[in-house]
Amino acid sequence: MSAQLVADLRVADRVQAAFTAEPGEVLAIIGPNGAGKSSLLHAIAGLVDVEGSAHLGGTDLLATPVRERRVGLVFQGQLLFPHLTALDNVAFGRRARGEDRRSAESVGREWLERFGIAELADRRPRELSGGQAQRVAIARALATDPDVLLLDEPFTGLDVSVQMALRIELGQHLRDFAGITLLVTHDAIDALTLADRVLVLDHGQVAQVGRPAEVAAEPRTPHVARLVGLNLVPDGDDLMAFTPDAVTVSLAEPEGSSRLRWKGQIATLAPHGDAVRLLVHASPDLLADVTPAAATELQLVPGCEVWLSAKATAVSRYGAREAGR
Ligand SMILES: Nc1ncnc2c1ncn2[C@@H]1O[C@H](COP(=O)(O)OP(=O)(O)OP(=O)(O)O)[C@@H](O)[C@H]1O
Repeated sequence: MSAQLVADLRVADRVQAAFTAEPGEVLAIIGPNGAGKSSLLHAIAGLVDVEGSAHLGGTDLLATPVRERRVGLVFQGQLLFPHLTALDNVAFGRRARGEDRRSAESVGREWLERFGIAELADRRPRELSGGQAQRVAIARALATDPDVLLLDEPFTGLDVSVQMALRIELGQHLRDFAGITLLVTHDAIDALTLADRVLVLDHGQVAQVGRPAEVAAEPRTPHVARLVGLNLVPDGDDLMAFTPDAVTVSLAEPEGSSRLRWKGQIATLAPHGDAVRLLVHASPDLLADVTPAAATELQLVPGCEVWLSAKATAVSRYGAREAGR
């Protein structure tokens, strides 16, 4: 059975979020650290006390005993059962539901094959690489044929190249998955490539919901703006958006009358294509791209006080109170 999820959840004073998700849909949940993303998934899985409501079609999810919820979990740093082989791990959920061994193992083998790791069936988790273990963990969740698949930072801790390969594979599996996927991620690439819609959580509340391209084009929170590489500055009822390469960095206060200038302290410097990208703690935090030559000449290092300015012509404005809130 696949059905729409209609949820209005309250987790202590950490989360108060109402949202819906459609069968077959991947809903990415993004937001800063501590926004309540994991708490939201834990609430659906029944791992924390929750008030409110969550219905999957005609089923009252919160009234369903946790063991009977058709929910698949892949959590950050989640361990496989160490004493079970990869195959037994993947077959575990079906066995726990009372399915006979042969049938559960046959489904388990199919899932290992789909993830290209059939030859690892007899290995124990300690004999698997991080990427292989994560494939087993995702296969284990999908093998139970869940109505809702909960993925919390499924690529965290893996090498970048492994992340990339796994992201592509997961995308293929999610396309065929008839249930709902809720994907918590810190990575804009995940949200942009895997999700049908993005839900932005901020201080436990839903700040924005939309298709990835809409959210990227008109982010409503500075966190999301930075995630997609934009600067976002509130200006009355408007939001001003501009790209990091439209920002000029100087050590002295820029001359002229432009209001578009901010003083701040460099938090980080990182290579970004041909440029060096600075994250500057200002009000609000801003991104600026400079050439490596300029970074050297200005002796830019973390902690350095700088002035940032942007040309008015490089700034686009949109209303903060439009739909999408
Ligand atoms: N079991 C708990 N009891 C009390 N407070 C908690 C519990 N779990 C998390 N918190 C707090 O609730 C807030 C939300 O945490 P949560 O882990 O849901 O956020 P998150 O958005 O997933 O963060 P991150 O991206 O850092 O994983 C945080 O301030 C956290 O410290």
